[in-house]
Formats: sequence, structure tokens, C-alpha cells
Amino acid sequence: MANNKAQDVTYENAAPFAQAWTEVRAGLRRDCGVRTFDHWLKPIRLGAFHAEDGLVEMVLPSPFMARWVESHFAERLTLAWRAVAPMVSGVMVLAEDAVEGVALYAAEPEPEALAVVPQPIPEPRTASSLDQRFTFDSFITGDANALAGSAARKMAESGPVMFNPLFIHGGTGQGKTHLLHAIGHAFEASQPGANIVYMSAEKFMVEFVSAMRAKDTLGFKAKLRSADLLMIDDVQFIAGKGSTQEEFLHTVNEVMASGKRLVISADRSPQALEGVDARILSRLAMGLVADVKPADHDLRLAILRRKAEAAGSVVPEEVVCFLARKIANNVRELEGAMNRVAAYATLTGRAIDLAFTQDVLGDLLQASQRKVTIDEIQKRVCDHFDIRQNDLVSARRARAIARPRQIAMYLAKRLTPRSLPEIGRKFGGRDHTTVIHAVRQIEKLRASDTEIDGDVRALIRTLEG
Ligand SMILES: Nc1ncnc2c1ncn2[C@@H]1O[C@H](COP(=O)(O)OP(=O)(O)OP(=O)(O)O)[C@@H](O)[C@H]1O
Repeated sequence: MANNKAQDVTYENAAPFAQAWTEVRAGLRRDCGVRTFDHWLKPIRLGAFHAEDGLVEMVLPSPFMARWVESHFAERLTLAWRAVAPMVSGVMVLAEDAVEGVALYAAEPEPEALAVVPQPIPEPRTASSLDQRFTFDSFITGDANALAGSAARKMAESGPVMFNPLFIHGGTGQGKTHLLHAIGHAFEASQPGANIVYMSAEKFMVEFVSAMRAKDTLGFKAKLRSADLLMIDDVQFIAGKGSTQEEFLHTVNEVMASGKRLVISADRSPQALEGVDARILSRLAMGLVADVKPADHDLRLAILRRKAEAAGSVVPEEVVCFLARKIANNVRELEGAMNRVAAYATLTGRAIDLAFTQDVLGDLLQASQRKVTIDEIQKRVCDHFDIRQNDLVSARRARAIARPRQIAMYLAKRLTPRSLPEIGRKFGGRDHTTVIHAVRQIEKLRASDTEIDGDVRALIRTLEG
């Protein structure tokens, strides 16, 4: 499958991205500051867009600059791109001489010329990619995560492992990444000198595709296959990404065959990972599959108490209970809320109490009241139009199915934070352009057709409860 790659690369199609690129650059210049921008980011040129993997090439004049930008700015570039072009899933940073015959698009000139100022060099990153905060000590266990927590501890012990791989799955912000990092730290302690590789599946893909473009995949393969403990986070990301999956499968096979440890996380179980090769899924399900459920009230309380203590904040029990009751979606939001309250208290010199907390978190509390999912939208739309959910995600084009499908896509865009490609995937693996078309179509129809507008309003009312 790897040699299909050339077909995925459409050099011409970077042109429509030129406008987005101009916006990305403007945003980066604002966010990173003029000096950093001028020194590191201004020389970047837009290369090809890889439609299959949603990767956009960022091309630098020299290998040194490419390496530097890759290690210091790749995440920021990705976020900036996603903010203006949802079909972009990540960036590939390349040196110009690694890109043969690529049509490069220069962004528009900067709005104003700026004086050249001596450049501060960004701090190099630490050697380990493990977050020091994410350890077993700081991970609170409860009913929701007991199995995953103890399996993770076992995976980090020295001696033979009882299962391999360990597959941890659960919803967003429930502590999967935290557990992976904790395994890494504990493994480092139990086996000093061991080679530990932690990588998000997104980074796996970006590094692999970059290595392919640079015709140098050996280094990439060697790095992963020499790991004593390999951890790949958020593996759902490789769904539908052909050549990346092929490489991932080889990596998994080699790591397992050489008796090295493999830990994987995903937002759903292996059986539910649509768009991932069955050979990969069967290997991932071979060891222990443990889920992390949403933290229940008691666990949320315990986590909050610990986080407040770690931050050195005095948070009254009344506030802890209030937050645990009100912010039930995920631990990340809970932690974010607590941090925000603590930060405001420090900045304003006020003590944390209930009134202060409600004041500071006003918008967040409202937003967390109700979260609509695409599944729910599909069910409601099917009930409303009396069609089957299978039809909604099928290829059928009959008006009686196609219109409700467009309405469901429109609602998914309006009521959930999901990106266009994600919505497309949820509707039978459709392209993001189909979703855009549906959204525009329904917007137009709502303005001209009172019946459709009435249907949409009724659905929004039921979904938002
Ligand atoms: N049981 C827990 N104990 C302590 N902290 C937790 C726990 N669960 C989650 N957290 C904290 O919540 C935040 C989000 O967790 P994490 O990033 O691990 O979530 P995730 O499941 O990997 O989410 P995603 O799927 O979106 O990547 C982190 O700061 C983490 O420390």
C-alpha cells in the first residue's frame, strides 16, 4: 500500500489553500510575536496538500530549519491550520531539497515591513516526551478506571508481562494520555535505560509521511522498532489513512514479535474502530482491552481535591462539590474549571467561594449543561422523518433519505464541536466537502422553505432539551 502514496498527493490542490495559508500566517504572527515569526515561521512556504491523510506540507529552506520548526512549532502550526481549514488534520514539515518538483505557493507579502531585531532562540525541548505531571501518583483511581489503572501499573513492572498489548479506551479527557505517560515514567524507573517511545497516532502519521516524502523511512522505522516500550496515543486517528495503517501494522507486528511492550489508546474499543484494517484490530485486541469510563461523582470529587492540593489553592468543600456536580462531562473540563477559578482568585486577590466560582465560570457552566452527540442527532432525525439509521449513513440518494441526511449533517455541524471530516466519517465515511454542501444547502432551504425550517427548529428544540 505504501507505493500508492504518490496518488494521494495532489500538488495542484495546494492552490485553494493559499488564502487559508495567508490567514494561518497572520494568526501565527499575532500569537507567536513578530520576532519569532520573522525568524522561524516567515520562511515557511506552502507545499502540497495530501488529501488522504489531511496533511499539508510546510516547506523550509534548509534541513536544519525544518527540524527546528518540526520540533518547536509543529503543534502550533497544526492548531493554526485547523482553525482556518478544518480538512487539515496536521502538518508535514519538510526541507526544500526533500521536495521534488513540488509547486510551492508563497503567501502574500507581510502587511508592513518590520525592523530586523536580534532573534531569541526558542528553548530546546526536553529529551523525554513524557509529561512530568502525569504519573501514577497523580492519577486517582475509582470504579470508572480501576481496571485500566491496574493494567497500566502491571504493564510498567519489570519481568514478563501478563498481557500484550494493552489497549486503553474511553471518552475524551478521561485520563488515557495521563495513564500512558504514567506507564512510561514507571517503566523508566523499573527498567532504567529502557528505550521508551510515546507518540500520538497523529505524530506517527506525520513523521511517517514526512519520512516517505524525504525517501528516508529507515530512521523512522528503526526508532519505533527499537523501543522496549512503545505507546501510541489516540489511535483512532489513523482510521481511513491507508499507507499510515500499513506502516502501523508492520510496527505492531515487529514490536510484538520481538516481545517488546505495546500500549495503545483510543477513544473507542477495537471493535468500534471503523475504518481501521481488520488485521490491526485483531492484533490490538489480542492482549488486554480496558476501558476508562466517565468519572463518577465520587471520582470527580477526589480528583478535584487532589488537583487543588497540588496547585496549593484553598478551595472550600462547598466549591469542590459544586464543580463535581456541575461539570460532569470529562476530567479535562473539570480540571480546566478548577484552574480558571484558581487563576482568577490569584489575579484578583479574592478568596474562592461559591459566588466567585459561579461568576468566573458563568459561560462554561452553561456550555456544559447539555452536550449533543452525532449519534443522538442521527436517532432524532430518523425518528422525525421515520427512516432507518442505516439509510442515513448509506449511499442511497433518494430525496426521502438524502434530505434528512443533509439536515442531520447540518445539525451535527451546528450543535456539536465535531470537525467536517469527523462528521463526514460518521455519515458513512463521506468526504468533508459533502458535509459543507449539506450545511450550505440546509441554510439556503431554511431561508426559503418554511416546512424545512420548522423541521429543523423542532429537531433543535428536542436535541437541546
Ligand atoms: N483519574 C484521574 N486522576 C487525575 N487526573 C486525571 C484523571 N483523569 C483525567 N485526569 C486529568 O484530566 C486531563 C485530561 O486527561 P487526558 O489528557 O489523559 O485525557 P484523554 O482521555 O487522553 O483525552 P483525549 O482522548 O481527548 O486525548 C489531564 O490533565 C489528566 O491529568
